[in-house]
Amino acid sequence: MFYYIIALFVIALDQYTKWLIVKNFELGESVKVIEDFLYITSHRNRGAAWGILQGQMWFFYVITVIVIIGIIYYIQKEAKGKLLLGVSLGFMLGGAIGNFIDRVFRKEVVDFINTYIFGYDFPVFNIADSALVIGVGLLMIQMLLEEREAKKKEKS
Ligand SMILES: CCC[C@@H]1OC(=O)[C@@H](C)C[C@H](C)CCCCC(=O)CCC[C@@H](CC)/C=C/C=C(\COC)CC[C@@H](O)[C@@H](O)C[C@H](O)CNC1=O
Repeated sequence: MFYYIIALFVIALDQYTKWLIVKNFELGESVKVIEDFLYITSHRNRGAAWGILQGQMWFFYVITVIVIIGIIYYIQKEAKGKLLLGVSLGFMLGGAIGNFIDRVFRKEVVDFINTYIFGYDFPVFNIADSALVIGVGLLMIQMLLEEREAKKKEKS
């Protein structure tokens, strides 16, 4: 149950920040936060990461529903007592639903976090994307830890 609260928090923060951007920024308007590193730029994306598959909304609906069902199944079956796994799934669930809401109601995703990483203008993203990437990262750490545990057991 706790993991769904993480997802709800991610969704609330994601939708609130997107609402603020839509309300206060013209499309394309950019505000400097940290010179040459971080800007808030109002951006829309009809595709997925790096703008791939522009406009393929049905594909995104199908993929996202599969991702959401898979995560809920995993939370119910596997996350019992595994805090790191549950937290990673909660983040991913919140991120997937956050972008799904945009795709259903806006037919595009609102992005606003514009960073220049080592001078490379990284694609503008949002809280939902961040939650997804953090969730994927935590999941990988969880898998590595489990694998190491298994190896230790084999040795002992
Ligand atoms: C983060 C997944 C993207 C997110 O997937 C989702 O919604 C999921 C739930 C549904 C997708 C249809 C299915 C996954 C597609 C996989 C994918 O795309 C490869 C991902 C690689 C990833 C390594 C993990 C890099 C990261 C990139 C970015 C995020 O950096 C923080 C740049 C984001 C900007 O291009 C921004 O315009 C994107 C826009 O907000 C729409 N977002 C999505 O489609």
